[in-house]
Amino acid sequence: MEPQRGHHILTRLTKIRRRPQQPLTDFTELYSRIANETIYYLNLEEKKQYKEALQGWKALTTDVLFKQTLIEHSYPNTQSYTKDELSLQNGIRELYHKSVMHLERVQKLIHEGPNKKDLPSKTYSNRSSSFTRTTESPPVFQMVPGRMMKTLRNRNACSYRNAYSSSSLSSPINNISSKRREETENIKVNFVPSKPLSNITSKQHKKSVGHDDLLPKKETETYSERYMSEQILIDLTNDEDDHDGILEEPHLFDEEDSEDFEFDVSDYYDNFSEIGKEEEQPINTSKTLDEIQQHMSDLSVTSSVSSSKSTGSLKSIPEPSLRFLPNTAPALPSLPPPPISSIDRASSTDAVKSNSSEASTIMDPLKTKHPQISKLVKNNHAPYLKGTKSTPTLIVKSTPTYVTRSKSNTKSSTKSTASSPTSSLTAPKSVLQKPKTAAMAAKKVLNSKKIVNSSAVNTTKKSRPVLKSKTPKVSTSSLKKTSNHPSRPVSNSKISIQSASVNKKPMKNQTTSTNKTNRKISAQRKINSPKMREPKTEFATENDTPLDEERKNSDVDKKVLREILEDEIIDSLQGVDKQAAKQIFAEIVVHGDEVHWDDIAGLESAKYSLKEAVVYPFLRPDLFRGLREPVRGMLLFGPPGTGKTMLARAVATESHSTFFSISASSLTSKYLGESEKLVRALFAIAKKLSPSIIFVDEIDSIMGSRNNENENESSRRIKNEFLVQWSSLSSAAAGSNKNDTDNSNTDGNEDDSRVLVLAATNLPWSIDEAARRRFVRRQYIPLPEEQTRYVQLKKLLSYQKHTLSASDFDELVKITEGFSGSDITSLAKDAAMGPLRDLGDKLLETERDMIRPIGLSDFKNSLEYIKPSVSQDGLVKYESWASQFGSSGS
Ligand SMILES: Nc1ncnc2c1ncn2[C@@H]1O[C@H](COP(=O)(O)OP(=O)(O)OP(=O)(O)O)[C@@H](O)[C@H]1O
Repeated sequence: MEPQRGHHILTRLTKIRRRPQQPLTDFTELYSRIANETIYYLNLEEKKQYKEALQGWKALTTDVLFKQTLIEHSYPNTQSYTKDELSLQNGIRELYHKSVMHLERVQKLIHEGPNKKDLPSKTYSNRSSSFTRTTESPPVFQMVPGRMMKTLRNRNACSYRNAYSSSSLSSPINNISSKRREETENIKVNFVPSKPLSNITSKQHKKSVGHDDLLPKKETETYSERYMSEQILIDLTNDEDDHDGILEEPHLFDEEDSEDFEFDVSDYYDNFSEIGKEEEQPINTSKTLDEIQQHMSDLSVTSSVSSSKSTGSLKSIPEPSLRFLPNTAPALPSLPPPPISSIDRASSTDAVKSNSSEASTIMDPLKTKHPQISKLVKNNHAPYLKGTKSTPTLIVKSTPTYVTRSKSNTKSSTKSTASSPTSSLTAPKSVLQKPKTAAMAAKKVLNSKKIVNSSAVNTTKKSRPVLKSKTPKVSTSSLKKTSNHPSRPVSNSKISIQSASVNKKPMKNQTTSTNKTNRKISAQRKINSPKMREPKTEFATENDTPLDEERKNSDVDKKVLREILEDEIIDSLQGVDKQAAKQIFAEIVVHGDEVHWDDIAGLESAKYSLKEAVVYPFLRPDLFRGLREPVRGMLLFGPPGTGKTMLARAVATESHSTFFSISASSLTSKYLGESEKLVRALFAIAKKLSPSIIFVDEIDSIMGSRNNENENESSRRIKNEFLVQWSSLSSAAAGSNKNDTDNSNTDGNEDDSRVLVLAATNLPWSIDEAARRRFVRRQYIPLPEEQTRYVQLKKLLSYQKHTLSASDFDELVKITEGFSGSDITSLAKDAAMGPLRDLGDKLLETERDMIRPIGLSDFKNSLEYIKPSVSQDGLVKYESWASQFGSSGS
C-alpha cells in the first residue's frame, strides 16, 4: 500500500509542478470585487438611487468583461484550470449576468417606473466607465484567500466577515460616507460562486432543453428574462450540495462569523429581481424608445455606433423586443489593437473604416464595435471573453453540447466539445473565445483552400490525403476575401505535402476529420442561420442583405477554419506535446508589419546572400535539390542596429514563409523537461508549415559555448535538443535523396527541407562551435557605408518637408561616419523634432502647414547629443571574426 500511496503523491506533485499557470488568485480577486460592488449597487437600488446604481452596473459589467479578458489573456491555457478556478470563473460569469439583468431593470425603473420622482437629480458623468472612476466606490470586502478555497471546496460553509481595511477606507477611491460604512460593516458575504440562482430555474431549464429552446420566445422578453429562462448554471458539486443548504453543514471556520448577518449575493439578486417585478409598471412602449436612446447616450459607456444606421436598424425592430437591447450590450473597454494578420487585414480594415465613420453615441448591441458581442447579445447568449496574449479579440464559438449538473456529465461534455473547459461550462450559450494566433497557419489553410477549390480536379496526387478532406465547404466569396496574397506562389503540391509532411503518413481519420470540420462549420452556420435564430436576432438582422449574411458566414468560416487548422496540425503531430505545440503557435509571427527589400538601405551583398540561400530555394524548390539543396542555417552577425532583424523580416516577407520568431525566453521553462518539449514542437510545426524560417534573435543566449562552466543544466538541455532537432532538418533533406534531374515533386517530403534556422547576434564569437558549424552561411552585417547612409537619409526624409540640398546630404553623410543604421534613424527622428522645438508652446496652435521644414541645422543640433553607438574597437573584433569565419555583407 505504502509504495502505491507514494506513487500517487508523486504523480500529483508532478502534475502540480508542471502546471504552468495559476489564475486562481486573479479570479478570486475579481470575484471578490464583483461581489463587493454588487452589494453596493444593490444597496443603492434599495435606496432607490437608481441613476447611481445604473452607472454602477454599467461600470461593473464593463469592468468585469475587461478584467476577465485580462486574466484569461494572462492565463491562456484554460485546459489546465483547476476545478476551483473553473468554479470561480463560472461564478464571475453568473454575477456578470445578474449585473446585466439589474442594469436592465434599473433602466426600466428610471424611464418607465413609477418612481421617477425618487430619482436624484445629481448626475454622475464620471461614472460612465469603471476606468475613469472618480466618485465613490463601494466598500471593500476583504477576502481571505484561504477562505475562498474553503468556500469552493465546502460550498455550504462559506461566510465571510465583511472586513474593511483601514487603508482602503481612507483612500480616495474608497471614500464612502461613514453612514454607508456603518450600514455595510455588518454585512457578511456568503460567496457561492457556482450555486445556481434558483433551483426552479435550473429545473425549468432541464425540462425545456429538449424542445423549448427551438421555439420562438416572446418578443417582449428582456435579456434578463431570457437569461433566467435559459441559463444552465454549472455546479461542480452535485445536486445534493444545493439542497443541503448552509445550515446542514457546520461552518468550518470562524464560527464567530456565523453570528453575523449573512449575505448571499445570489439571494440578494433574486430578491431584487422579485422587487423589480413588483415595482414594474406596464410600460408605454411607443414613447420610450427615443427616451432610452437619448438617456443612454448620456449615460452609457462609449461604443461606436452609427447613429443613423442604428436608428435605421432599431426602427425595423419591433419595439417591445428592442426596449432593453441597447443597454444590455456590454461595451468593451478600448484595448490595444491586435496585431493584424494578413488574413484579417481586409476585414479589419473594413471594420476600421466603418467605425471611423460612426459617431460615438449609444450602446447598441446590434451595431457595436465588436460585432461578435452584438451577435451574442442578439442571440441572448452570454458573452464570454477570452484574449490571447496580444489580441483580446472575440470570436463566437458554438458549444452544442449541453452540460448537465452531474460531475461525470460535465467531464464528458468537456471532452466532447471545445478544447477549452470553459466552453463546455458555459454551454449551451455561445462562447466568445480567444482567436487562435496561428495567423500564418491559418493563411496557409485559407490559401490552400483556394488551391483545393481550383486545383482539386487537376491535382496529380490523388492518392495522397489532401487538405481538401479537412477543409469544409466555404463560400466562394470567403475564399476571395481570404486570399490576401495573390502573388504568393504556392505550388499545387503544397497541400498534399503539408498534410503528409510529418511522418509521411496519411492523416488519420480523414472522414472523421471532415465530418468534424463540417459539424463545426454547420454549428456556426446554425447560429447565423435565420431558422435557428431566436426572435430577437431575427428582428435585429431583418434588414441584412444576403451580402451581409454572406460576409458574416465567411467571417465565421475563417475563424472556425483557423481553429480547425490549428487543432488539425496539433493532432497530426506525433510525439509532440500538445501544450507545447499550442505554445509554439503563439510564437508564430503575425505579418502585421512587413519589411521588404526596398525598405532596407544598402546591404546589397547581404540581401543577395539571403536571396540565394533562402528566398530562391523557398520559391523554386524544384531548382534547389541535390547539390544545390538550400542551407539549413544562416547567421547574421555584426554590431547592434545594423539591420539584422530587418533583413530577417524581409526574408520572411519575400519568401512567403511561415516565420517563427524565437527568443531564449520563449523556449525557457522552469518546469523540468518542458523546454525540450517546446523545442521539439517548434521544429515539428516548422516542418509541418514549411517553408518556414525559425528566426532566433540574439542566438548567443541560447547557443552559447558549452564549455562555459556557469551554464546551467536547463540551458544545456535546450541547446542539445535544439542541435538535435536542427540536425534532423539536414538528415531529412539528405534522406530525400533527390538528384538534380529529378523534377518530380511527388515525394511529398521536400517541404521538410524548406526549414531554415536564421539567427542574429552581436556576439558571434560566443556561439557554440557545434552551432557555428550548422550555420553554413555566416553573414557579416557591418556599419553602413557612405552610399548606404546616403540612401537611408534620403529614405528617411522622403516624406518630410525639408530644405536639404544635395551638398547638405553629402555633408551629412560625412559627419555620420561610424553611425549604425539605427543611429541614423535616431538622428533623423531627432532632427525632425527641431522645427517643433522652435515653436515651444505655440506648437499647440500652429497649423501643420505653417511648421517650417527640416534643415541641415536641425541635424547639426541633434548631432550634439546623438552619437554613434558602436566603438571602433568593437568593429575590429567583428572584422577579424568575419575574416576568420564569415563573409562580408555590406
Ligand atoms: N540598412 C538599414 N536600412 C534602413 N533602416 C535601418 C537599416 N539598418 C538599421 N536600420 C534602422 O535601425 C533599426 C534597428 O534595426 P535592426 O533591429 O534590424 O538592427 P539589429 O542589427 O537587429 O540590431 P540588434 O543587433 O541590436 O538587434 C531599424 O528599425 C531601422 O530603423
